[in-house]
Amino acid sequence: MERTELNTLGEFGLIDRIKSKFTNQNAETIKGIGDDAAVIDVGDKYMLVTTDILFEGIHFDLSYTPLRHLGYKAVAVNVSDIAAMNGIAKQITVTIGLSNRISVEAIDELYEGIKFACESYNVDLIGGDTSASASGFVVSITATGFVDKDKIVYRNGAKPNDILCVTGDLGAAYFGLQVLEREKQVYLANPSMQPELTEKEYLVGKILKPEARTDIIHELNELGVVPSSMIDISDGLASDLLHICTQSGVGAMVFEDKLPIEDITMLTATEFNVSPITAALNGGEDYQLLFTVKQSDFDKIQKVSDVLPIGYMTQDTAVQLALNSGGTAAIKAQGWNHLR
Ligand SMILES: Nc1ncnc2c1ncn2[C@@H]1O[C@H](COP(=O)(O)OP(=O)(O)O)[C@@H](O)[C@H]1O
Ligand SMILES: Cc1ncc(C[n+]2csc(CCOP(=O)(O)OP(=O)(O)O)c2C)c(N)n1
Ligand SMILES: [Mg+2]
Repeated sequence: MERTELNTLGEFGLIDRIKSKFTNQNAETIKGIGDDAAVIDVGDKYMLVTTDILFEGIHFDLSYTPLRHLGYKAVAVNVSDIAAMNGIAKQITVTIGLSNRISVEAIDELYEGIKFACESYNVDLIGGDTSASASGFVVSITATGFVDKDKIVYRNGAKPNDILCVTGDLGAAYFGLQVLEREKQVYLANPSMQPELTEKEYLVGKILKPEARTDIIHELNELGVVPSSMIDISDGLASDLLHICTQSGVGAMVFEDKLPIEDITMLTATEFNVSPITAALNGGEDYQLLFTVKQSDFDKIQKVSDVLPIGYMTQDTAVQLALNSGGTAAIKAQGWNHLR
């Protein structure tokens, strides 16, 4: 029998392959595979369902990830996927795979973080599953949420001339991870060395304690603005913008000088000898919302301080970065890819 290596398809190629083998059989299934959450018709509203799994060694390293933060983050990334559909998360289930290295106190700490997130995002923990894991610690969360039917936002609704917006700075989480990895190596080489992280607090905070931007969903709703398309940035602006563009059949022009990058991110980029633009485009785990609005909504969104216009959508399907030096460069999905 033929054998195809996973890396020839990649994560998204594999998902497309799985998707192509299924057709939905229920009229209530409005949207299945292919967006930040599935959409189910439950009467007067749409119910949203999303799931994310976090693996030790792939998504987190227990030597520098407090379990309290891991619990909070596992909830936040799911709430973020519900927000990316313009919805509000209401319930979660939590599944854990435990290795024998994990103590009861450690699980308590994980659930303290989960509880803190439940309180801050106003969601209920309604169930889950518990198992042993042969390959390290695993936490997987499924979230449900709701949205008014006329307010649902997909990845595929962007139109030429729509304005492209992001809800906060990019690239910080990437350097937070680099800093933690560097300190880990320093510690391994000399365990008496204590990590020096005070200057990098902002960056480390972004990787360990990301927030879902539910605040923006509420603000847009109050302003009566429904984005034409939306996604949350987990894999990096480039990769996630390309999802909007391919699904919407449009291109985009992003301005390099509009990319929101904090000073500390710039400084740390120099330290690590990595281009801050590359980190902003491909670093991933920013968990900001990336969305498009009609030009007629521009005045309204300018009132929201955290909504930053970074470009516009184009009829031509090229996805480009307008460079400060003049000219343009193609934006490619070089972001985080597990199966590369
Ligand atoms: N193994 C799988 N089987 C079926 N659907 C999947 C699988 N993995 C991912 N998906 C679906 O593919 C889409 C994209 O997934 P993903 O890139 O993980 O989204 P996100 O980055 O928003 O978490 C989603 O609709 C998700 O539910
Ligand atoms: C130990 C460790 N290695 C690598 C990373 C970086 N990293 C892990 S997941 C991820 C991106 C998003 O992951 P994915 O599972 O694709 O999330 P999804 O798109 O499904 O929401 C990144 C940049 C990390 N946070 N920790
Ligand atoms: Mg998403």
